Amino acid sequence: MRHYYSLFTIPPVVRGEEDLYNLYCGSAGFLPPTCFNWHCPKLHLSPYFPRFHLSYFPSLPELWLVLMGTVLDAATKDANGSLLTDKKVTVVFVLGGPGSGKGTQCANIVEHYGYTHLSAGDLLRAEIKSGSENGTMIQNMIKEGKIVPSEVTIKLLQRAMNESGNDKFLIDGFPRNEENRAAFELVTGMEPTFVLFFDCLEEEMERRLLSRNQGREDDNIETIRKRFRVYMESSLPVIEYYNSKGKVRKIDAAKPVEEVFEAVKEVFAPSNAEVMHYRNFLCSIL
Ligand SMILES: Nc1ncnc2c1ncn2[C@@H]1O[C@H](COP(=O)(O)OP(=O)(O)O)[C@@H](O)[C@H]1O
Ligand SMILES: Nc1ccn([C@H]2C[C@H](O)[C@@H](COP(=O)(O)OP(=O)(O)O)O2)c(=O)n1
Repeated sequence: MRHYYSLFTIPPVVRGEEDLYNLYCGSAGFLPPTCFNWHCPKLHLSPYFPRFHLSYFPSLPELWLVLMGTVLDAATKDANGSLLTDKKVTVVFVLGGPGSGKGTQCANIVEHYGYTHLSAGDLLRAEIKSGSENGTMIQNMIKEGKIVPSEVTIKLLQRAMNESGNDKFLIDGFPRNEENRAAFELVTGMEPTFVLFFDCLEEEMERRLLSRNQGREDDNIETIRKRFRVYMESSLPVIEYYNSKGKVRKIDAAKPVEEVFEAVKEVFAPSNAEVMHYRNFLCSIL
């Protein structure tokens, strides 16, 4: 007797007791994708990296089952159909040190390329302002330059993505550590199309942060130094991880804003010369 099992990831957003979850599975390889739906009322599982094992498929002995989507939160299926899992979603992670210009360039990208900009830091600051139960914890962590637990940030990102109605996202300042990265992929089942990396020297970033003047509690020299340390120790390894997968598009962010944006444009809409280069390359190998 053969035993098959699949691993399912359940998103941490469990909205109320009456939720129904549709588990979308499919067959892989030689068989066309097939959809099997299980409706599982009231799953009471840990919101942190929950896993749900389906361990035996007696009626499907020849299928190697893989997860095609993740579990869908039926409560988010709103009238205007903004459910992300129904669409092909493009995610670009925007990474770089504090003050490297991520937010500044994201504003330009939004204007030119129709992305929705989601800044993890902005979402966390809005959560503090909203008076949520996590507010004090988030505020203390930001003041110390520390990284807020992934489940908090991911929940905010997921909510913002669902509410946006868009299917193209610039996720700015996330993932900031390995835990952020792994948790996002596990929970959402999404991987970035590419990672935009703003590379800038610490002295320049420090100068910019000290004159940012947005009234941010963490833009003081003591917290800035802590943020730089966290960036070096925790965020750079994430960039290295994506670099090893060929996904990093590195931009020299020490230049003036306009020049940096010229380089960004080359990533989002490669110039004709570059397109021709790739076309010629493809022709030569075909
Ligand atoms: N290329 C640049 N040259 C000089 N100043 C910049 C540049 N890009 C951004 N800034 C300024 O530096 C500060 C930090 O930029 P910001 O976009 O908020 O960085 P991040 O989102 O990476 O923390 C802001 O005051 C911004 O106006
Ligand atoms: N993924 C994230 C992003 C930001 N944070 C917290 C910790 C960061 O120091 C602050 C500020 O982040 P933000 O991206 O707004 O700003 P900087 O890039 O540091 O200038 O938010 C987090 O805990 N987890």
